Amino acid sequence: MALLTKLIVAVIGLLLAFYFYSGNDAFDPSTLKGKKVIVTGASSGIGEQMAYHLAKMGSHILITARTEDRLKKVVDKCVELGAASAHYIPGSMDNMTFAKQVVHEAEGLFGGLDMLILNHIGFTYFNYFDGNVDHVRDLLEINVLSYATMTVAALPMLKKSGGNVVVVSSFVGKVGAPFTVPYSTTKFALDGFFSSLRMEFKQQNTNVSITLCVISYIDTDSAVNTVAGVIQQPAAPKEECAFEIIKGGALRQREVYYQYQATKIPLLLRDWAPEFLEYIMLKNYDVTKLKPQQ
Ligand SMILES: NC(=O)C1=CN([C@@H]2O[C@H](COP(=O)(O)OP(=O)(O)OC[C@H]3O[C@@H](n4cnc5c(N)ncnc54)[C@H](OP(=O)(O)O)[C@@H]3O)[C@@H](O)[C@H]2O)C=CC1
Ligand SMILES: C[C@H](CCC(=O)O)[C@H]1CC[C@H]2[C@@H]3C(=O)C[C@@H]4C[C@H](O)CC[C@]4(C)[C@H]3CC[C@]12C
Repeated sequence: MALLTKLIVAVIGLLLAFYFYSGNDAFDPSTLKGKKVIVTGASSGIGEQMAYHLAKMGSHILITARTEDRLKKVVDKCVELGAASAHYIPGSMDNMTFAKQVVHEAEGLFGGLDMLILNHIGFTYFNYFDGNVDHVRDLLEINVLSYATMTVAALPMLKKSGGNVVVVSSFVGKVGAPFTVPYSTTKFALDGFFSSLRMEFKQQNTNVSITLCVISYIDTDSAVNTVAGVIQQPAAPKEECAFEIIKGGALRQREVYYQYQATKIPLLLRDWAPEFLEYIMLKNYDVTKLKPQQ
């Protein structure tokens, strides 16, 4: 009998945990109509797809990346898809003056900001760590410090609108993985910065949500070209991933896990059975397919 009671309590506990952690799925895309949104790293990949979703939802969009001709094409398509307005500003996020300039551009164009989607990443290699700490420092500038700089610059506008900061991280921002030493370092740093800031916002009743997105392997050209052959798992679709990121931000979720089974489930092992998790992950790699470092 005692065992049965324990079992029932455990099942109820699991059901409650599932209910509270599975997130609120009642997302109405029309809530983004007329909203003012910045998307960084939107000339390709997941960022480009986020711009298209937001355009279909009728948002005002400002996108940025380095490659002007690609940005122009994305903006043209956003207008076709129904964006309330679409603009771009080209530049590199290794320059913090440029990072601030993007936010000020949004202020000039829109007179405010509802959502800041931080998505860009600098180029890195996918191979054994080569010992170059300067590259780690450079990548921290692009992947982390520009995120912090833009958030600080955007906070006055986001406080006024009760808006959202959406941070695109990775599974390897929660768990270490081979061939991603500099990249993984930067994604872990995002968790430290934004998860701590989120708690300070709660203490101070700051009505700005922070959503950290923990993403698995996605079928963007850059990721597939980099890891194809080495990683023995299929890539998830970038269109769906982009939608889930926007949805999580709009619903003010603290974290988004996409794909759920490739991120949240393995993460349950991280603190309780780390060596087992490492064993499963390492079985996923074919090191004979590693490309020489560029
Ligand atoms: N694809 C995947 O498997 C996964 C991706 N993610 C995350 O998703 C996000 C998007 O990744 P994904 O779409 O694959 O990447 P892409 O390589 O397709 O896009 C990266 C974007 O960043 C821009 N960018 C590159 N360097 C700079 C720079 N110095 N300054 C400003 N912008 C720059 C690129 O444009 P340009 O070159 O024109 O500047 C591009 O728009 C990233 O945060 C990544 O960490 C997380 C987990 C898995
Ligand atoms: C293989 C990893 C998942 C491990 C597992 O066992 O599930 C992938 C999870 C996230 C991927 C990386 C990522 O975050 C994006 C990077 C983008 C770069 O431009 C190139 C590739 C990535 C390093 C990519 C590689 C596969 C993952 C590590």
